[in-house]
Amino acid sequence: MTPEPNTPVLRFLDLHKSFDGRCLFRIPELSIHPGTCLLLKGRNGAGKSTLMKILAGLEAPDGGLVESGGERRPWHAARQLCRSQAIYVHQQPYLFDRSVEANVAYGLEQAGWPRRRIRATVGEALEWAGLSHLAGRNARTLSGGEKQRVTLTRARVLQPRLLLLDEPTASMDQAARDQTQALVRRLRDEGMGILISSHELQEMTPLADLILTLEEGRLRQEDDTPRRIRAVPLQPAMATALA
Ligand SMILES: Nc1ncnc2c1ncn2[C@@H]1O[C@H](COP(=O)(O)OP(=O)(O)OP(=O)(O)O)[C@@H](O)[C@H]1O
Repeated sequence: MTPEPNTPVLRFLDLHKSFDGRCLFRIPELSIHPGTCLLLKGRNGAGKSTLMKILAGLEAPDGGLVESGGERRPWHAARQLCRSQAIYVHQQPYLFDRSVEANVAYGLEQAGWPRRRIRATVGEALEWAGLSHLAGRNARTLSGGEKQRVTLTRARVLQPRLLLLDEPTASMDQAARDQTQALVRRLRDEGMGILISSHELQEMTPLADLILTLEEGRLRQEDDTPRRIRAVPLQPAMATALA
């Protein structure tokens, strides 16, 4: 079923996290909608990675609510839901010491898919990403840009509704950044909700429906947000991510 574009995939309310008694952030509301891309800025240590891991259900906040499908639950009760809907992609994604094909197939194998279906899905996905010629190569021998494309392809076959990308173009040359950006754009256009933390603002801004800054524990919307006019108009809830 195609998701209703005006309904957020997940909506987080009063999400807060402290370390050692210091408040890292408190976020009144953050909604991520299908087919939209949010760009998350913030200085080193502002809490971007921690926030993304919480959104993906990988790390626990001190408190917060998650709304999905009209139902609102405490984060802890919604953790599995977050995990099933979102994939967090680390700055330096871990790739197995196996072929590209095996890396992309891994999640599907874990999910118990039949072998023939896995082969067909992985083949289609590698073609989608322009990686078919590297299918048999050991993934660890690839360039940084190629590795990131394998990681995005590995995420795509699992069909998450949210993709959380932590510095996806760090330490890449221009060509690799362009290729990564092109794949992210296609994922967004296929309907995925995407949150990217990035210092490469020049590169990623054209993709962004909304630019957010995490600063001193607060999430605010940048004045220079591009506000690209899309088929799916921005909803007030999105723009209020951020008191
Ligand atoms: N498990 C932990 N225990 C204590 N402090 C932590 C823990 N995890 C993260 N922190 C601290 O929380 C702060 C935010 O870290 P985080 O990695 O989320 O920031 P970031 O914005 O992603 O930074 P960068 O841009 O450098 O990746 C840092 O000061 C970090 O040291």
